[in-house]
Amino acid sequence: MGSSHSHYVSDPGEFATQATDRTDKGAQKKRKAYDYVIVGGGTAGCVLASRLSEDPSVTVLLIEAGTSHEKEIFTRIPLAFPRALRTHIDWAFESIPQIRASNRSLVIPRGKVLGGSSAINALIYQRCSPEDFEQWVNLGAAGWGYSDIQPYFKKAEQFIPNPRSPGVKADTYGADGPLKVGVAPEVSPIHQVLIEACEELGVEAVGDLNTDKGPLGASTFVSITDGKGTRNSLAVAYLPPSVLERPNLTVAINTTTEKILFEEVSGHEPRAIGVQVAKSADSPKFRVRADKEVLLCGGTIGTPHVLLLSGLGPKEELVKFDIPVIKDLPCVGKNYFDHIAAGPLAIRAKPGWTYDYLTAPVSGLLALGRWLFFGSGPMAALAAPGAAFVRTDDQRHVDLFSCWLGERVDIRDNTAGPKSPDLEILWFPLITGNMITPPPLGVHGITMGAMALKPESSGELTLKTASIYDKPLINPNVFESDNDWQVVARGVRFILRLARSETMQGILDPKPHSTDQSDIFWPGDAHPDLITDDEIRAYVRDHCLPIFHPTSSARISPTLETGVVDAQLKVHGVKSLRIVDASVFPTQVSGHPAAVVVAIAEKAADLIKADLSS
Ligand SMILES: Cc1cc2nc3c(=O)[nH]c(=O)nc-3n(C[C@H](O)[C@H](O)[C@H](O)COP(=O)(O)OP(=O)(O)OC[C@H]3O[C@@H](n4cnc5c(N)ncnc54)[C@H](O)[C@@H]3O)c2cc1C
Repeated sequence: MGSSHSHYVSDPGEFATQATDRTDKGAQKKRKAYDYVIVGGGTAGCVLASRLSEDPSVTVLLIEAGTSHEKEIFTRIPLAFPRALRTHIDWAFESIPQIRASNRSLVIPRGKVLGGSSAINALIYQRCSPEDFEQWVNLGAAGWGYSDIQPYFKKAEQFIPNPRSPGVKADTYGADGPLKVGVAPEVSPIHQVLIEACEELGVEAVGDLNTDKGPLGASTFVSITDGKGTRNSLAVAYLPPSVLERPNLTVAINTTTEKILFEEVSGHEPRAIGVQVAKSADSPKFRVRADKEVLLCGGTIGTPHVLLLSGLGPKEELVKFDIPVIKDLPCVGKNYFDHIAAGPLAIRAKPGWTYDYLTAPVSGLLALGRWLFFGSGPMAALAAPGAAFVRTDDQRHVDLFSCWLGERVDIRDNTAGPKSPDLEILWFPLITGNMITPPPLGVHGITMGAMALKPESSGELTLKTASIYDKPLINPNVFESDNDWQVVARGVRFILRLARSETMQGILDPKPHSTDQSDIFWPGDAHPDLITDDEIRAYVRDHCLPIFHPTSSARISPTLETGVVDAQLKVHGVKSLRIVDASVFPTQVSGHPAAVVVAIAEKAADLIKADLSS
């Protein structure tokens, strides 16, 4: 599996020049140099490094703060992804206390490893809704419509068929790309029954969520697994030994980019000319030149953090931290959107239907052995094998969502169009707890999530200090808009009805009605027609969590008053600097975003290559 560590460099002296006090042209010229310097070896960064180094006449340096993925076992086992959270390969960010979430700080994991968040995520591969991209164009992102981006999904993909999922058709997908995608070889037995329960409630079962028709309906997820039960992170897919061996590509790990360096000539726009890196806060600083472009791929949190510390951001904030202003860019760190979920809803199940038995050490070890030797068994399954995507204004589902014990409130439609959902009902075939703290032993159940896909609430990222080594302040501003709460509350009632559907009888085992809010099966044990809005609200306040999909903190928009990059992903008012990652989404998408990040990076590589040849 993979290549040896010798493919990576981790001593900055090998690819950069130790910093001196001199900043003149002579000093700059003496620096080690590459044509393209890519900051962040995550989902997008791996794609760019691989595609740009296809041209042997250019040199590429990829700089990743985290380690290599190769020895990180939890980046490989699909079901075990939560084990990677809160380890050395997770930045483990937290929000500032959220007033509408009982003043809790909410966890925000992000991959700190080659492959980035694609190495620690839940492996769901979703192209989201074609209408999402039309909405992007309407917001001013010319050239990012569905017909522009769809070929790049296909370019990235290498479809792995699974005969047990005939609804997922090979011709929907690309065949020759680096990224292996397909339905995971193992799917938990309760998953198919949940789809049938959705059908009983009137939600159509669909063969595949990734077709041009859009994602409405209930289905099995396509995943980023390789057909042998292993995660195909973007580092595995795009940086195999054959790519790492290219003489024009250098991949640096365990190295933090502290800031971007600029050349300022009066009367001209500042030009990015390289970056400053270090191993840690106390170790020597090194500088490396970028002769063509600096490409920032630090993700929705890392990217605005580096921009602000480099002097690109709202002037008043930079001045507060004594950071010299290179360009006043008011939208850096703003428009931070994440999907928000009600909180994990545990529904009691009869033993034998779920994966909870794996928490017993012997069963867990046996399953691990099966995965190691055969690539099969529960460890090869996705933790979240499927979901239902619905619209809360769908008149066919009105009775499912509500009981109107309280005042009836209509939901504003923020979807990208009539074929796009605003609510996802997601299921896990075991008790997950909050994914960070393990659940109690000996309980059997499934965990369900109700996620608002097009939240109105947006937040911001600001500096805590002027050092890259201090985490920024992240305020997702959850439930600032009550509309978002209305969406997840409907999702909670939907879940309670699903748990009591005829199809689930004999499998799930909720009580007829309970008000015991101290039980881990609250509110799963509550009856959908008896639980009050106030009770749901209290539960959501205490348990809601953003679902690890932040976007848009450096978004594409035609002007610097409304966004950070133009439609070519070039930073407004600055030369030789592009951003390529989830931070450029003009707005949130109505599904899981990793596939979209990959397609953006594929298209960005073509934009950069086209600029070079013009
Ligand atoms: C736990 C979890 C579960 C998820 N589940 C799913 C899912 O199932 N499906 C899905 O579609 N999406 C999922 N997501 C979201 C998805 O993985 C991300 O949206 C996507 O991977 C983001 O890609 P990116 O390139 O923007 O950022 P990342 O992949 O996070 O890459 C950013 C990289 O930049 C590096 N970096 C940052 N700052 C610096 C610096 N100063 N110097 C050097 N390097 C730096 C980071 O270490 C990282 O490697 C999940 C995310 C998480 C965390």
